[in-house]
Amino acid sequence: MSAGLRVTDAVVTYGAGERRTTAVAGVSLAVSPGEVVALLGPSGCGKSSLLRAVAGLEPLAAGAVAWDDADLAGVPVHRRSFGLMFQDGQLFPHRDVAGNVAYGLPGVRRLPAAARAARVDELLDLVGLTGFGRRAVSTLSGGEAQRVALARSLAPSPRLLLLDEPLSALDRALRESLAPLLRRVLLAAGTTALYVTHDHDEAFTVADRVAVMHRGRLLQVDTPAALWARPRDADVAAFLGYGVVPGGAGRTGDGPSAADAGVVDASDASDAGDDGVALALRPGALRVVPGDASARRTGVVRAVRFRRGAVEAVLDVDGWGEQVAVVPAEIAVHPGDVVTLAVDPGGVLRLPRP
Ligand SMILES: Nc1ncnc2c1ncn2[C@@H]1O[C@H](COP(=O)(O)OP(=O)(O)OP(=O)(O)O)[C@@H](O)[C@H]1O
Repeated sequence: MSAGLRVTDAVVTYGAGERRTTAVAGVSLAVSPGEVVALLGPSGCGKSSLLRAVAGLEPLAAGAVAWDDADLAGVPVHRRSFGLMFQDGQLFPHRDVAGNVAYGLPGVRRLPAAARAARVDELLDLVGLTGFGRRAVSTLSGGEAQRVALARSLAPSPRLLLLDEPLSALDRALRESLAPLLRRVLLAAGTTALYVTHDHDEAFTVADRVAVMHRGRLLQVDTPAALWARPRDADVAAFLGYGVVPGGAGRTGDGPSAADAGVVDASDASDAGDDGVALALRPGALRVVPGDASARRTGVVRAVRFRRGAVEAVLDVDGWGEQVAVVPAEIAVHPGDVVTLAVDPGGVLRLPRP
């Protein structure tokens, strides 16, 4: 049984002396055979640097990358049997679709034409492009081109596939339809994969586990469900899209408490004010409600926006800072309005502040 990928205390730096930047600051991560792990983090957090170090494209300043417990130090890129797929699939324009996919096949020149064609067809079926073999790549849509790139990178059956933002050049609708397809394809091919993205939805759709990266370090590695249910701390929660209430949210005389808003019971509220504890509001947990603004938690509307068919208000909530609330269709809100708020108690977590 293969042990898969094991990254131990990896450090990647660029430059030297005063110009030295540490892009990866000591990361340890394991990817089991057949597992898809997403590296999720904001731009510049070091995701690509880590991926490139695993590929062998970037040297490690410290730490190790191993496959099946064999250290890969000194093993060049082309001898790692890893596949790579980038944002721009970089198809060969002078080859047709089948020619591009066949390029990835091992020993392609020695393969009988029929066997080669059968394998190419199989790979095109896998990515949902049956019958596309003779198409010129210049006639493909962006999404089709990336699916061809995926088929090409799967052709040699790499023991690990490294994907660096493979969907980020595509529009949102395409990303949303291709992410589940990518997952199905990776699962069907039994591919072990490390998948770099800055898009939460994509990471949660594609991966078995998500590694949240920030400033060169991994903050939390967990299944999508566990990550959502229990972010490790307020930083991870904020990155996932929770509305984090600044410190002191429940302290007496230190701004409004959680209980004020009917969020949680009094015991929860007192904890929320303890040192080192923050409140995290799950998206959708805060709602604008009709009612007497003098009696309940209120917020001043700063902006109104539409997101996926729902109206949201960006609010300045006294003592809670900027928060986002869902606005029901029957309530009209405008910038400057003072609105009454209710919070779904099930959507509130108390988390340590890092
Ligand atoms: N070749 C390089 N030379 C110097 N600094 C670099 C180099 N490549 C990356 N960096 C720096 O290392 C840090 C991490 O970059 P990296 O590309 O790994 O982040 P990322 O999370 O993949 O970001 P993005 O999503 O924007 O690609 C950044 O501060 C970046 O400026």
